[in-house]
Amino acid sequence: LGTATPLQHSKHQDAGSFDFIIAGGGTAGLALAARLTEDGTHSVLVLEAGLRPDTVALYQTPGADLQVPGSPIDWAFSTLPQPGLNGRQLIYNQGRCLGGSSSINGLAYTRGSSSIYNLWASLGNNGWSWEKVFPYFKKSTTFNPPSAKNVTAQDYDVSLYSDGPVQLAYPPYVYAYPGSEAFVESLSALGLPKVEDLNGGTNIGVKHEPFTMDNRYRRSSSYDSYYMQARDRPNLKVLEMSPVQQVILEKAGDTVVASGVVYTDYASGQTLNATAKKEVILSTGALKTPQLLMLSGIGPAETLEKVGVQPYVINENVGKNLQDHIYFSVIAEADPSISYSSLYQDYSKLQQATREYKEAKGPLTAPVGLAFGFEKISSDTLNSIGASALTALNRSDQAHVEYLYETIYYPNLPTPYYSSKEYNTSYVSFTAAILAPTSRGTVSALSNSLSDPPQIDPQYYTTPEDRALAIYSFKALRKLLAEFATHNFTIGPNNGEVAPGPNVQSDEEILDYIRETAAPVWHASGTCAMLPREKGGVVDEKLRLYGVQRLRVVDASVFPVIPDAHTMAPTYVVAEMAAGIIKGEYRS
Ligand SMILES: Cc1cc2nc3c(=O)[nH]c(=O)nc-3n(C[C@H](O)[C@H](O)[C@H](O)COP(=O)(O)OP(=O)(O)OC[C@H]3O[C@@H](n4cnc5c(N)ncnc54)[C@H](O)[C@@H]3O)c2cc1C
Repeated sequence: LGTATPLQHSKHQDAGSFDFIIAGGGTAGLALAARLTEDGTHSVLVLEAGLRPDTVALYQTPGADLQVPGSPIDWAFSTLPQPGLNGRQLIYNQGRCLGGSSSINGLAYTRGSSSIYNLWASLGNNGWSWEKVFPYFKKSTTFNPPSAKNVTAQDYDVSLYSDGPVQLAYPPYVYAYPGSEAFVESLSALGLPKVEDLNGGTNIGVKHEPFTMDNRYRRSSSYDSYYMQARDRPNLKVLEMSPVQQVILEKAGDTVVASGVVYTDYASGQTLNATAKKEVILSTGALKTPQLLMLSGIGPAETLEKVGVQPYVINENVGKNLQDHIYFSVIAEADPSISYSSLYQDYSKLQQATREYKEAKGPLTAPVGLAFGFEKISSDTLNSIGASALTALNRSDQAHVEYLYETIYYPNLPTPYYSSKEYNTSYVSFTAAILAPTSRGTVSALSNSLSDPPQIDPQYYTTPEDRALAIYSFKALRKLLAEFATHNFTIGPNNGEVAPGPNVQSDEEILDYIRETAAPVWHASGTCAMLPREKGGVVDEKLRLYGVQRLRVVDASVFPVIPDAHTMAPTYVVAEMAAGIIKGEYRS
């Protein structure tokens, strides 16, 4: 690289050199760092923009999972006004701390259908079929058996887990389980089977949710799991409050090479350079990674010109292909014995629950979402509801809708359908998420500063298929509520339904309710897709960036197609796969 042209920022003070520099100490970043440092041959620097998660002590408490978003360890982005949501802008939470979103999320652990990974492989990604990724799912997890089997649908198949860093468990909390059990029974009555385990590649059926928590019911994020096991290694350096501002690119003839990063050290107030002897790896998440690439000179020509960044590699695919799951609820008034509502209305109850939690007991051992069911809709039905594109898109062999049981009024947003809630009234929510969205959004840069948030435009419900699945699943939620009401836990007319209520009946009324109340499931992915470049790709099957040497992306950005599941486990699998690929390439 004798004739290299340094980027504009490369004159800052040098903070040292490392074999690998990982931007972002989140879910994937810390998992990858732990794997790359385990045999002692590579030195790794992790630069994380946020703080340690225990800055917000509640982050470890499963029952406080809705209190942590919005705290200082959340980026709390917002979307552009969404045409499919009657112009609403949504707050978009993302972890801003070590552990990233695994430190603030809902703890639900799901892998999805084998067919999704087989689809990834068939799209041009050799080595990513279910058969190939499954060992890495297994390697990353340990399942802690329930101490007492209080309820049904809390089984698991021991052969699907090993002794990996991420701890999985069911909560011991039985108080809310009569409602959760009734939900499981009600979904079974609607044709969804109770299954032993959803994590073996067949993602259809009903279960109590397994959560990423240890046997004391404390959150097991990538910080608590991978990082805690690796933190004393001399070859691992992890810096918090150190946002990466830019990847340093050098040009030698036609070749562009990543040689390090520019980052800000908030503690000292300095802007520093760090050098990567082997590679720079971006793990800043599906919303920040495309923005960081753009601000480094890699992205769509028009955006780079608009924000005034020197172009290094023009790739129109950066920031495209944004996919997400979105959900909405039918909400019912419920017997207080099965609801968490009173916990947040009566602070003496919350104090009592906090005391119990210190003994690993009580309601705070469980997140507010307790059980879920995954439905694969038949091709005939997909055709009849106007979602036939899903059969043509090779997405017929997967779960299309997820049903969730939440022990509160959820989502708790002011909307035209929000009726003010009376003190001492309790609620449960029946929630549906669309798992096979055909809408695609974008992420872009608004300015040439990473301090500005990315411009997020998910385009929810902008395709007929997404709207058809939404209306279908809303009607299923009402059937589910009617079945649930036979267990005598709901209060009042219409099976206890308080939102939207009986005035909403026609498809148009249902769609309007959904548009006014839907909230993201925060599964943003796909914005630097692992695909052939001509098919929309940003990275190849080894997660290497097209057009740049020594630069990879390892986070949820690379999913070519969003799995029919919550996205934390698939993100861990991307990190584990990346570690295997990278170690293989640099074996001495
Ligand atoms: C509120 C919420 C609830 C969720 N619930 C669930 C659930 O129950 N189950 C499930 O499976 N999934 C859930 N998810 C989704 C899942 O957590 C994410 O898909 C997954 O964790 C994404 O991992 P990642 O590594 O791609 O990004 P992240 O884990 O978000 O990591 C990105 C990291 O990069 C850091 N960063 C960003 N920019 C910079 C920069 N310039 N320099 C340095 N660092 C930077 C961030 O601070 C962050 O730590 C939820 C997500 C959220 C936000």
